[in-house]
Amino acid sequence: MEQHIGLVTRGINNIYSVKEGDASYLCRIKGKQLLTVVGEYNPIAVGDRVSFVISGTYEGLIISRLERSNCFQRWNIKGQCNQTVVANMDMIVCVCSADTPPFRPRFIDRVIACCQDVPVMLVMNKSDILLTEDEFERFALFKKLGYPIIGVSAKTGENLEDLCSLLKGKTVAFVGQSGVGKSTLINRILSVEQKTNEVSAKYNRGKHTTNCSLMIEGPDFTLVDTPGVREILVPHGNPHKIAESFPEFREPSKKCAFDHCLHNDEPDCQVKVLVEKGKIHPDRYESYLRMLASLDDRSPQWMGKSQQSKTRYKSMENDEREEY
Ligand SMILES: Nc1nc2c(ncn2[C@@H]2O[C@H](COP(=O)(O)OP(=O)(O)OP(=O)(O)O)[C@@H](O)[C@H]2O)c(=O)[nH]1
Ligand SMILES: [Zn+2]
Repeated sequence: MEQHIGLVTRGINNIYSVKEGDASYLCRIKGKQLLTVVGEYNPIAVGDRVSFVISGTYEGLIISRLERSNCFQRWNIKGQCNQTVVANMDMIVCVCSADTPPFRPRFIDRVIACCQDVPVMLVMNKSDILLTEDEFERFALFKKLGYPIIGVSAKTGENLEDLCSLLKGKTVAFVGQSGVGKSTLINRILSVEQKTNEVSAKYNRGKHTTNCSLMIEGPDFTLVDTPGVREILVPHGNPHKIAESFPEFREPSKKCAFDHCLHNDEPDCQVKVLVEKGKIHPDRYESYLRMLASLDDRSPQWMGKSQQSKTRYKSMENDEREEY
């Protein structure tokens, strides 16, 4: 059978929309091969390129996933494994807001740590609502650390043209806490109100809540709206990757006494020295330590299933959803 190559634009309950040229196919995964990708919640994510065969009118079977250039991955508590939210993006846009939901800089730190080989930009939506002075200082710190930041308002339209020029020519995923305004922003900058409403009516359980990632192509850029979450946990993996997502640790860590210092309990740690001197923001350091600790909290592999689920629900504080 002839194999086609397509782009995954939506995935829900193991049914994927795969686009090839102007045609879109609803695809399932062929057999069990891909379903057993070890240690992953979902073998395929929005943004993946896949090979597939056509099995019916605009229907197909996915044979394999092509190699990814990058991805955005988080820890899925329910599944106790890593979940890929999107793959092969030019940039991840972390959307946040000053209020409703409140500004949570540690959430942004975690989003950055979830990005695997993909650059991040921070968008403060609802700029019609003001941050407190302390919040502003913590947000502005991201700029000093090298992340592009921009304040916009989907409501008043402030700075939306500037945002669009930063997105030009790119395929970008919007991630962030539930309610920060990702969908409102996307609707406004792509003028796709109708399209997303259609999707909402069909797939949403709650009101105005995105619960599956969806890729929307615009004339100047392509955006992926992702489900908002209340919590985000860093993926399981090498803890040094977390340290690498803190650019202010890079230089001092070269002078730590231990080659593989995790800047936690180790003696003669230069990162800790800079925290004590006030040169590294104490809240960023605290945020880092919590991410490290969250890796330790996870159920060890040897734990029995029933024991695992008890631990899982005890520590479950986020609104996990089944979709990707
Ligand atoms: N004041 C103000 N409110 C906004 C702005 N943008 C969006 N909102 C409001 O914020 C609420 C949440 O917006 P959504 O676009 O649904 O948020 P979301 O991030 O997509 O939420 P999830 O789908 O749960 O992830 C809505 O009531 C919007 O009207 C803004 O710039 N200013
Ligand atoms: Zn150290």
